[in-house]
Amino acid sequence: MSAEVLPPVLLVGCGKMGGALLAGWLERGLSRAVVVEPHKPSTEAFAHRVEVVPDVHSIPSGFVPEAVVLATKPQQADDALPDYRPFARGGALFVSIMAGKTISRLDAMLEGAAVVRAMPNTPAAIGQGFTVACAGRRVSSTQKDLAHRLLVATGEVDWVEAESLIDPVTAISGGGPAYVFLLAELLEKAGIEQGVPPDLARRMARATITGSGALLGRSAEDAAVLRKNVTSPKGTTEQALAVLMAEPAWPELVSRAVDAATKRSRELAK
Ligand SMILES: NC(=O)C1=CN([C@@H]2O[C@H](COP(=O)(O)OP(=O)(O)OC[C@H]3O[C@@H](n4cnc5c(N)ncnc54)[C@H](OP(=O)(O)O)[C@@H]3O)[C@@H](O)[C@H]2O)C=CC1
Ligand SMILES: O=C(O)[C@@H]1CCC=N1
Repeated sequence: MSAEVLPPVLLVGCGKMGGALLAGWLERGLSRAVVVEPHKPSTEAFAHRVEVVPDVHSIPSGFVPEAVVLATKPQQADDALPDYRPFARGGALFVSIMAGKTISRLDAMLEGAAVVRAMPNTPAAIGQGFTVACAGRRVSSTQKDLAHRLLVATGEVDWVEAESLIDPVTAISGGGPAYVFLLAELLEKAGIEQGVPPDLARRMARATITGSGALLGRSAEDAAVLRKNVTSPKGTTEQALAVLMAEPAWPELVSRAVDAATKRSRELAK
């Protein structure tokens, strides 16, 4: 645990991503957290470590969070957010991780609030997240520092000035873990199709992804060089990559996939 204990936080929505952030914060050391989450099973992993309430009206009256983290689904925001206006009036910083929801929209829903829009990813749960954040015009430098401390407790953080960049960020680092996990699923399935025993296929696929990720993380080489290091001339990988890199395979499909997710992030703003 770090020497720095994080300040009181109100987490609104403790599903997959809110839960991942909370796990990261608890690992780091959190002074007090109140979690608003109507779906009780989502918070069972945190029982006895944080105070969980089912709705905004059940938040303990003396609780004064320095930051309110909005982690409901974007489609739930319109109904949920007006109830949080008193916290905005009280000067709390709002950190939204909701895909698509713009700072101006959140500011309007909260009738004036200091809003940081951030896009984390689920490796935050083990302190290996990657977050890109953008601060709204009402955010003071002290509040930006607070947002940074909360987000950096779960991994790396980058700040951007242009909020429009959060849409492609959502498509790449926000959703990226899903693409990697899909690859793990597909490698496991392909192994089984080739007659590899299921347990071995599963371990092989997982270890290949985690080992490659760790190598990429530690290496100064470009990903392309690490790929070429695996690809022996006239060997086996060359055959597989010829399939994966043929048009319209990975090079086109990954760009199309990221484009589709970026467009959806922009649509969610509405
Ligand atoms: N999953 C990810 O990898 C990432 C998600 N995000 C963003 O994080 C947000 C949450 O996503 P995710 O965790 O996947 O979604 P989940 O559905 O897993 O989590 C949202 C949680 O909020 C609860 N909830 C619904 N209404 C309220 C309310 N009024 N007050 C408090 N809690 C409420 C939901 O309960 P119920 O299920 O009963 O509705 C649910 O448990 C989204 O906006 C998403 O865009 C950002 C980055 C990555
Ligand atoms: O799928 C989603 O909309 C969210 C945002 C990024 C990852 N999950």
